[in-house]
Amino acid sequence: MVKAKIAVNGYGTIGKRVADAVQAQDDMEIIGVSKTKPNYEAAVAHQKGYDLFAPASNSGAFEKAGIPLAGTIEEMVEKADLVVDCTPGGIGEANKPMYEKAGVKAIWQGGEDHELAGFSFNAASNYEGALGRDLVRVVSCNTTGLCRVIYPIDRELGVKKVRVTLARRATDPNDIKKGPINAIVPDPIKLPSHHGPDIKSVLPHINITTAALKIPTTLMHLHTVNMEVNTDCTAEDINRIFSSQSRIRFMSQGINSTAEIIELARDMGRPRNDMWENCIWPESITVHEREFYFFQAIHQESIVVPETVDAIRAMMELESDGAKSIQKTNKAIGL
Ligand SMILES: NC(=O)C1=CN([C@@H]2O[C@H](COP(=O)(O)OP(=O)(O)OC[C@H]3O[C@@H](n4cnc5c(N)ncnc54)[C@H](OP(=O)(O)O)[C@@H]3O)[C@@H](O)[C@H]2O)C=CC1
Ligand SMILES: O=C(OP(=O)(O)O)[C@H](O)COP(=O)(O)O
Repeated sequence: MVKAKIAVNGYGTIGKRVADAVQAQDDMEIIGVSKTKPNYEAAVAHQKGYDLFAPASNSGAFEKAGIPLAGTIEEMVEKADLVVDCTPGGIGEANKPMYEKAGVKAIWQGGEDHELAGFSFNAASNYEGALGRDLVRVVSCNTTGLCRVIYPIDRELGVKKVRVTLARRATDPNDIKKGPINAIVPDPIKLPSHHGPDIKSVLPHINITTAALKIPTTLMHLHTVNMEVNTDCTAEDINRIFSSQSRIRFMSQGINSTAEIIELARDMGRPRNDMWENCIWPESITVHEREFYFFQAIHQESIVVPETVDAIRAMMELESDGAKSIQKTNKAIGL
């Protein structure tokens, strides 16, 4: 089988995970990854066997650091069928003309606006809509986690209203530049947070608003989700619907915090402690009339990674059935 040629522009928190997940599939392969700085991440990418590309103006720095380059970012893009842009939020927009000039398909992550790609993706919610598309945005980690729970509930019970409060991890574990250290920060103060409108970019008919707070932790986000539905239901019904979703995992056996979830991922031998699934506490599912609540934790560094693989498969038309793609992606990465 000829594999789809995938480039990762921006080998950071998301990019390095996307590269490994793509490489684990049998219908796509990584032809290159990019960095701007010749630091430890660039050295490890080279050690792993990835061809490394950088802006032409930075090639001297890589040479000085003894990290070999395979070429410039433009040259990497020319070799690819599809580029996954994992540059920091707001940077990826400037790369669109480069992708258009090279005639390659492109995926952006949730730090970019919906309008840049014109299609926002979540595998369970709208896989088929991405079939054959040239430009797609995979929605952000929190938005992905919310789509994964709202879509199946809407399909089975009809969602009337969703209200969510998100406690957002302040920054990623490797990031030493950002805070907060001793504060809780409304993020943003002006409501709603971007997540509600972003859900509507995937599921336009859902009545949803969201509020988010940044808290001094790096491990995971935590959501308090409140949904009103159109159909009578019990906690067992909600439990059954969530159980049918392969990217939802129930937390039990003494797991009462995000710290223990990450320890579970370590104990399971997951790469980089990644927890690709929404982590829901079934005990928290509480129904009153047609309204219910629950808690879920979201591992921000990894949740969008299987979704990105599915987006590639849809855009390259390697699989027309979303459920089959989800199954294939999960199996290859060990989910
Ligand atoms: N981190 C998270 O929790 C999540 C992030 N996202 C989204 O994913 C995207 C990427 O975020 P994240 O992985 O955290 O970002 P990181 O800062 O961890 O990584 C960004 C990468 O892009 C590279 N880079 C920076 N500038 C350029 C450039 N001009 N051209 C090419 N490469 C560049 C950096 O390389 P170098 O260091 O060499 O400069 C780095 O490897 C954003 O849209 C973000 O919103 C989505 C879900 C979760
Ligand atoms: O996609 C994310 O969060 P989001 O879903 O709240 O936008 C990631 O955790 C990145 O968030 P950041 O913009 O705080 O680095």
